[in-house]
Amino acid sequence: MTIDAIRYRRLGYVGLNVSDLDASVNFYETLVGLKMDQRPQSDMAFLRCSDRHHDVVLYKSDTPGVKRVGWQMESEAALDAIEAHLTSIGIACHPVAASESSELGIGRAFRMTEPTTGATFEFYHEMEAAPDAFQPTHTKIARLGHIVLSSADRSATESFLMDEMNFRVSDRIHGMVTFMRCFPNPFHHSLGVGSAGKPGLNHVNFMVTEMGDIGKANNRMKKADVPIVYGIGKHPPSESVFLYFLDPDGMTIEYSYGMEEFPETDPRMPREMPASLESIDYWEGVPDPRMGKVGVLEPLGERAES
Ligand SMILES: CC(C)C(=O)/C=C/C(C(=O)O)=C(/O)C(=O)O
Ligand SMILES: [Fe+2]
Repeated sequence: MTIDAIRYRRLGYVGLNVSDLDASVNFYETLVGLKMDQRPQSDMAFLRCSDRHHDVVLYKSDTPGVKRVGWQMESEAALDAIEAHLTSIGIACHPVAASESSELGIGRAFRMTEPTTGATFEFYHEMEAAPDAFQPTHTKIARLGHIVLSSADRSATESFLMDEMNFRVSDRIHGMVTFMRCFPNPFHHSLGVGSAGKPGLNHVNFMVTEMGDIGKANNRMKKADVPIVYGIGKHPPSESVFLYFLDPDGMTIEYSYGMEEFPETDPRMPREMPASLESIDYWEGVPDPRMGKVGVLEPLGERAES
């Protein structure tokens, strides 16, 4: 079997571990603009910026970071294809128990450990619809955009994602970061892989609909004493206008406006951009050292439920 049958719909959702669930729910609702429909247990909350069941799940934990990254596959056949391929190369695929997949509003799903970072990835095809349409508040969030993970061996992570998961490289900033799309999703990146001394979270991104969403957020975050750690700026790789700020645990969140989209066939070649500030921000801003520093990747336990 070739990996061509491994096809994605989108970055499905991000599960984040947070130390103070009430504070984080408040932050993600009132300052980021997500909607919480359900808090089915005292230690978890579902939030969304779409008409789907959730885009973010917050879990109470002593260790802030990424519990898991959910990938929505294009079809059941694509879900079968990635499970079969990963199994064939010796990666353990743990089915998600029916009780948990039902709570998550997804059908059949499995989890695995991405071997080069230790990140937990989940794969599913369907997610239930939310009870009603997402109504944006102060910010017209278009979608959960991407997650950037830090890797201690970026080229190994890139190779695993390309060769075993059928991701494609859109661009690289030399020695720093690789931007990858979950093929054939058109967006420049759904996943970024940054070089770092150890694996971790760099940031979670939400794409917004208007430039004004970025400008308004800049003032809203300042007024609420939320640390802004980069921006407003404009990224050369994807051409997006950005603002990065910290959540209550110090995890980095990005809003961005605009992003290059790739066709499924005959896409342009990836670029290798120089390792310099000009590759990061057309407007020559310098990131705050706190950017991308907080967020542990939770290992998958013996059972898929963990
Ligand atoms: C700050 C990093 C190194 C950078 O250049 C980011 C670029 C982009 C982009 O082009 O959109 C990101 O969103 C990202 O790294 O996540
Ligand atoms: Fe980003």
